[in-house]
Amino acid sequence: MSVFRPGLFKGKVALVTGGATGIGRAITEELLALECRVVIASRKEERLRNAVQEMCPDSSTLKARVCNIRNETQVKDLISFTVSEMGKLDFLINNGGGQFPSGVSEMTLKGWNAVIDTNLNGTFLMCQEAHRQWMAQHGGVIVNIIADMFRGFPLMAHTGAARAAVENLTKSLSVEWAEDGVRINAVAPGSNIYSPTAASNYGDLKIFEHVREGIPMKRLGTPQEVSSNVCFLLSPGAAFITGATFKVDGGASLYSYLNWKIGDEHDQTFEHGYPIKILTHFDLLVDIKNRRLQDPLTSNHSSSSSSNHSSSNHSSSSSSNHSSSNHSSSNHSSSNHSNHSSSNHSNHSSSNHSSSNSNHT
Ligand SMILES: CCCCCCCCC/C=C/C(=O)SCCNC(=O)CCNC(=O)[C@H](O)C(C)(C)COP(=O)(O)OP(=O)(O)OC[C@H]1O[C@@H](n2cnc3c(N)ncnc32)[C@H](O)[C@@H]1OP(=O)(O)O
Ligand SMILES: NC(=O)C1=CN([C@@H]2O[C@H](COP(=O)(O)OP(=O)(O)OC[C@H]3O[C@@H](n4cnc5c(N)ncnc54)[C@H](OP(=O)(O)O)[C@@H]3O)[C@@H](O)[C@H]2O)C=CC1
Repeated sequence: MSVFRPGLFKGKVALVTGGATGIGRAITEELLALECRVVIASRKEERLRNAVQEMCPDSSTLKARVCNIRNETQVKDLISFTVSEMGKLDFLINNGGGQFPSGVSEMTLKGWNAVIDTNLNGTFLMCQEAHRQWMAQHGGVIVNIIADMFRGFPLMAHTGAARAAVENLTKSLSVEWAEDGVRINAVAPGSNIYSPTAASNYGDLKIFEHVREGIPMKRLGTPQEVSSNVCFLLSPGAAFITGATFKVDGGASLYSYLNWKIGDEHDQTFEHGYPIKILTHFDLLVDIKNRRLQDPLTSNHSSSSSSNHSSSNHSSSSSSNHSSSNHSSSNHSSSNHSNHSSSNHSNHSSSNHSSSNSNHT
């Protein structure tokens, strides 16, 4: 399904990172509907294989390749695979990426590096290699998916820094590669584009229920609403647009609170004069002492997106007198960090996201 005319991208070849899930999948489906041939790439082979079967089992139209965009060798392989198997590379959509919620104080350097490496270095490698192997000679269009980090991104500072850098990289490349016939733009989804896979990355935190209030349109966005913007930028309708960033956020970047609340005294729990818990504007509880985020909407208050990599931090903070802090920390299996396995993804879809699901329409 697409609002664009049938056959718009006939004869074109696109490469979509993260094309098996969420926003990347919606982009892939719309490109296929417009008769583009597509290569999707990401880390998880089974995810890719299933997506191909579901979207288009015809391997001359849709192919998949395992690639971690953080790995230079795999990126080189992905671009050469696309050019040799599909014969060309007209469109590159750098959509694959992500992060975990954490305050900077609680973040390890390894975690910071993982997010910078994925979102900034991965995008750099993909752009560079697409240009070297194809677009320098033949032109092309690149779209970088970033995020709503325009006023900073508290609790997601690593991704905020990386996406701001990608926006700036987009501007630089729009000038450096203009004479090669390359256009490059960025699309910034609001923190409000619901898909089951996006939601499952946050474990028990019902992120997509919390953000709704900050959206002027009072509903969540859909991956398809990001995709149509991407297809516009790939199309001749955007022939004179390069180096630009388009927000797809229902106006949230103009209206919503940042998710960090500088609390009044009653919002915080202090120990020896130092805040150990802070309520965010989403009413998520940042438990600084125990390096965890808690969600009062979750009946089992054991959700701990930012801390589960460190089991030593999992003791409950019995010293706290905050009403929401009276939790046990027994069940950490549903954490974001452990969510990297696909089994956990399905756990979350079934247990926690039924209400998110109903909310997004
Ligand atoms: C609330 C406000 C909302 C604010 C509002 C937010 C609204 C949400 C809007 C949606 C935005 C989206 O992007 S939705 C789409 C999100 N999708 C994704 O995030 C999918 C891709 N993400 C990932 O794969 C991971 O998050 C990412 C960290 C980038 C890569 O993981 P990897 O396991 O490959 O990384 P590695 O190199 O092994 O390093 C892992 C290290 O990262 C750190 N780390 C990883 N997960 C961690 C975690 N949950 N908590 C702490 N630290 C963690 C640890 O230091 C790990 O080291 P060890 O301890 O030694 O293991
Ligand atoms: N949903 C939202 O509200 C927002 C999303 N975004 C961004 O939009 C993009 C798509 O997210 P969305 O569809 O919502 O969520 P998903 O979690 O469904 O998509 C993330 C995709 O990125 C792939 N990916 C992650 N890391 C890598 C890597 N190192 N190499 C290759 N592929 C990778 C994943 O596949 P695999 O696990 O197989 O590698 C997955 O397909 C992401 O960059 C996300 O951060 C930005 C702002 C808001």
